[in-house]
Amino acid sequence: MQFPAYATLLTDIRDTVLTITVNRPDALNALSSRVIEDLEHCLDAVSDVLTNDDGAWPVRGVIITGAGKAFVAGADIREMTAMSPDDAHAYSSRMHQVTLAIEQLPVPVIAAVNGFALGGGCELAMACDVIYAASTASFGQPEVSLGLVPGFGGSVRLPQYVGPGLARELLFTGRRLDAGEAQRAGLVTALFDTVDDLLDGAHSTLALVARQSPAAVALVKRTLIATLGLPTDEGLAIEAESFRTAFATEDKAEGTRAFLAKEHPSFPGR
Ligand SMILES: CCCCCCCCCCCCC/C=C/C(=O)SCCNC(=O)CCNC(=O)[C@H](O)C(C)(C)COP(=O)(O)OP(=O)(O)OC[C@H]1O[C@@H](n2cnc3c(N)ncnc32)[C@H](O)[C@@H]1OP(=O)(O)O
Repeated sequence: MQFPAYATLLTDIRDTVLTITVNRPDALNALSSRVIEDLEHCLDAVSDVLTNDDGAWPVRGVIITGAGKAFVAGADIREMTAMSPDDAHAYSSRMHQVTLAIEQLPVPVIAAVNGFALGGGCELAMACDVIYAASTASFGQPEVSLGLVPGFGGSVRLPQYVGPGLARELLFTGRRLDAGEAQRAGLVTALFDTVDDLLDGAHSTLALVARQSPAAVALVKRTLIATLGLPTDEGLAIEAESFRTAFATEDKAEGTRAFLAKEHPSFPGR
C-alpha cells in the first residue's frame, strides 16, 4: 500500500502496521491547519482501503507518533492568534471529525507518545484506542493558560480516561502530568524507557492483533466506542447485536473450525 507524500506527516508501513509521524519538529509538531488537512487525507486513504468487502486487510493497526522531542505540542498558537471565533469553531469541528475518523477506523490505533502531548496533542492521543508513552512524555491541557478551552475533544475524553475529579483539576490548572503520573491516572496503558522501545512495543502489540480475526477486532472496536458511557442495559443490548453480527462472519466459522481441528486459523477477514 502506497501513501502520497504529505507536507507535515511521514508514513511508513511495516508488516501491516502503518506508522503516521507528525513531522513539524521545529514547531514541536503543533497542529497547524496544514497538519489537520494532511491528517484528514491520510485517514481517508486508510479508511478507503479498509472499507471494502474483499477481506483484504493491508493495514491491521496504526501507530500515531511525533518527530523530535514532541508528540504534538498543541494546536498552532501562531495560527490561533489571528483566528476569528467563527474560524476557531470551524477548526474545532474539523478536528473533531479527525478524532472521529480515528475512532471509526476498523483497526486499533495506538498513540505512541514520545514527548510533549499538550492541548490538541493530548486530545489527539485520547482519540486513539490505546496510549503508550516513553518516559520522556508529558501530557496536559494547558488551554486555560492561553485564555482558551479544550477544542479537540478534551472536555469529553479526558474525564473518560482519568475520571471527573482529576480531569477537572488538570483542566482548571492547565498543569502537566509526567509519563508515570499519566500511567497511574489511567491515561497511559504502557510506559517505555526509550522512544525506540515505545515504537517496538506498539509494533509488538499490533503484531499480536494481526494474528486475530480482522472482522472480530473491527467489531470489538465498534462496540467499545458505541457503548462508551451508555447505561449498562443499553450497552449490553449493543453488545448482543455485535455478538449476532460476529456469528454471521466467515471469520467465526474459520476460528471455531480451526480450534476444534487443533490448527491455527487462517481468517478470511470478513
Ligand atoms: C487545528 C489547526 C488549525 C490551526 C489552529 C487553530 C485551531 C483553533 C480552534 C480549536 C483549537 C482548540 C483545541 C486545542 C488547543 C490547543 O492545543 S492550545 C495550545 C496548547 N499547547 C501549549 O500551550 C503548549 C505550548 N508550548 C509550550 O508550552 C512549550 O513550547 C513546551 C511544549 C513546554 C516546550 O518548551 P521548550 O522546550 O522551551 O520549546 P519552545 O522554545 O517553547 O518551542 C520550540 C518552538 O516550537 C514552537 N511551539 C511550541 N508549541 C507550539 C504551539 N502549540 N503552536 C505553535 N508553535 C509552538 C515555539 O513557539 C518555538 O518556536 P520558535 O520560537 O520559532 O523556535
